[in-house]
Amino acid sequence: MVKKQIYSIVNYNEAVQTMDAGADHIGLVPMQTGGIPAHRVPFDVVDKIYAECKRRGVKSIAIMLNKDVEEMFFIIKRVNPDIVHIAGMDYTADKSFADRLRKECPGVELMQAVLVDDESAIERAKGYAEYCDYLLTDSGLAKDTGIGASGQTHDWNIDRTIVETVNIPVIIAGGLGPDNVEDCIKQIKPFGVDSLTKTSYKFEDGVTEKNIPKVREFCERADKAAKEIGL
Ligand SMILES: O=C(O)c1ccccc1NCC(=O)[C@H](O)[C@H](O)COP(=O)(O)O
Repeated sequence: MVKKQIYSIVNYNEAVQTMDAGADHIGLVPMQTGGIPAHRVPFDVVDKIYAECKRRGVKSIAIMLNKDVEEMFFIIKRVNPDIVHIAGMDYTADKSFADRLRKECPGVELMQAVLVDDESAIERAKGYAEYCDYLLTDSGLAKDTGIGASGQTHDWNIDRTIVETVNIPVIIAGGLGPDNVEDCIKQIKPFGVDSLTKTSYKFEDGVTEKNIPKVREFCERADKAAKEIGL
């Protein structure tokens, strides 16, 4: 069994179709500033999407791409996700953030993105694993956003070592789509796989929309690979 995590959902209908297509985790941007403007989701829409996730037992994820901890806590308390995902350029969750999250937002789990640029990612991952609930290994460091949404893969040997070293679930991200998700799962044997760019349409005005047939193919291929290796 492998979890399929799909970003970046921007409206309710897309969320429903993405879950129908097989997603186990739904990720979105609840911030009203920063990040990729076209990915921001208003709070009332986040509420509707997360209620649907809860009804179906799908995990709801809120990504934080900023560095203002007070703003993050305001948003986390407002939208109450299952998992908060820290991927900002200038902020990494530390032990005090994790302790505060457990105290002020009981039940919300913590996922820290790990930039896989070179082998130093392994030591960083080991450090984060001491207080996080999940790691998300990812590529790129986009200007004004943070780790991720690059559409680029990285050296999966590093991810494999991270998966074999830490004792918390690891989700692999970075350039994954229907074309390479099977290889990724067979090489790394992760807890989960994530996709944004290769399962989305991107229009000239910057607006994005999930490509539902691609989401379905991604999920089906991921399940097939996991089954073949007995994951
Ligand atoms: O969803 C966003 O708008 C976003 C913006 C900046 C960084 C990450 C973002 N999304 C979350 C993710 O972690 C992506 O799903 C992940 O980076 C994979 O992206 P891709 O390589 O495009 O599949």
